[in-house]
Amino acid sequence: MRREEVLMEALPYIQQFHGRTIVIKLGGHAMVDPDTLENAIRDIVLLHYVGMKVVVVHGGGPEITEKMRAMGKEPEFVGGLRITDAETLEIAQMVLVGKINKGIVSLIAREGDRAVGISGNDGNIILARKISAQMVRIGDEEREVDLGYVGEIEGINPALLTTLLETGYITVMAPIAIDRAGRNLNINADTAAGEIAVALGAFKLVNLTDVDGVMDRERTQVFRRLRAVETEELMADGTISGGMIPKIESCVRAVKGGVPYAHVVNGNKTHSILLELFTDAGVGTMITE
Ligand SMILES: Nc1ncnc2c1ncn2[C@@H]1O[C@H](COP(=O)(O)OP(=O)(O)O)[C@@H](O)[C@H]1O
Ligand SMILES: CC(=O)N[C@@H](CCC(=O)OP(=O)(O)O)C(=O)O
Repeated sequence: MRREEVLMEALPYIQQFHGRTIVIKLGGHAMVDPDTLENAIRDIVLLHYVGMKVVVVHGGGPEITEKMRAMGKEPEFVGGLRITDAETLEIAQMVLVGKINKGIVSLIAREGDRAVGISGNDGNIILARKISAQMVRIGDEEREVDLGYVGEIEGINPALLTTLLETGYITVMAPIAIDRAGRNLNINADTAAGEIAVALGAFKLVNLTDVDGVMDRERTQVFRRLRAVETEELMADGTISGGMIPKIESCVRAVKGGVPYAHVVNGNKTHSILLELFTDAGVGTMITE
């Protein structure tokens, strides 16, 4: 394709996206390599410059795990959620809020744009309650496990976010929530991104991960388009498993909550956000209601 054709293919998308809100979930595995992270940041800055209101919700699971191990703690997960004791919450906050969040803000500044880094406890944006104990099978036995300082989302107060977006800032958000007593809770970043997208009435939710999209059982082909009901079938028959489950659940939550499009895209491939959003063929999986 000629270069001018590439640009012209993007025009209707640029027109359609102008003034709309997009929530981008940057997964921990898509941030391991500094060069790929920088590429994703460039795409994000471009989206902002073509007139989108951009919220970045980031994870950082792999780095929390690394810091825990360095401090002699072995991470444990139940249903994809990290068991979070008081010390783990402190580590998670140091990594997510102190390091990753501020790092992304600086990278955006380096690309010539302006960002504000906050976490879900600022302005009570993500109101959560401590999640109840979960039943876990250990050998032949079913046991109740308390996950500690892990939150389930009760509601979103988008006022601060809306103000920042209207003022022209890209908003970068760490997945730490607050409860009614003012305690901080650790929450899954995919879940946070889905709820934020719904509360903002976003036009798109994009989940950046380390695979090309939702793949078939043999992991040979990417589904280009899926309806929410089809993803539910793929979760029920085990085609979608592990870390992909919370991503797809948050996409389904988003599209059922009024977000027209949710995407799963490979953050490790150069400019995959732009190719997914501004070309007819796309590169990842698009989920609609
Ligand atoms: N149907 C599927 N298609 C693609 N990936 C899948 C599927 N089912 C499970 N996965 C797994 O989900 C992983 C993505 O989740 P995860 O590693 O938690 O990402 P992140 O750190 O970006 O949040 C993939 O690397 C893959 O191993
Ligand atoms: C409760 C819970 O599990 N919180 C996550 C928060 C970070 C996250 O979700 O990071 P990724 O998107 O990189 O997986 C955690 O502690 O790992």
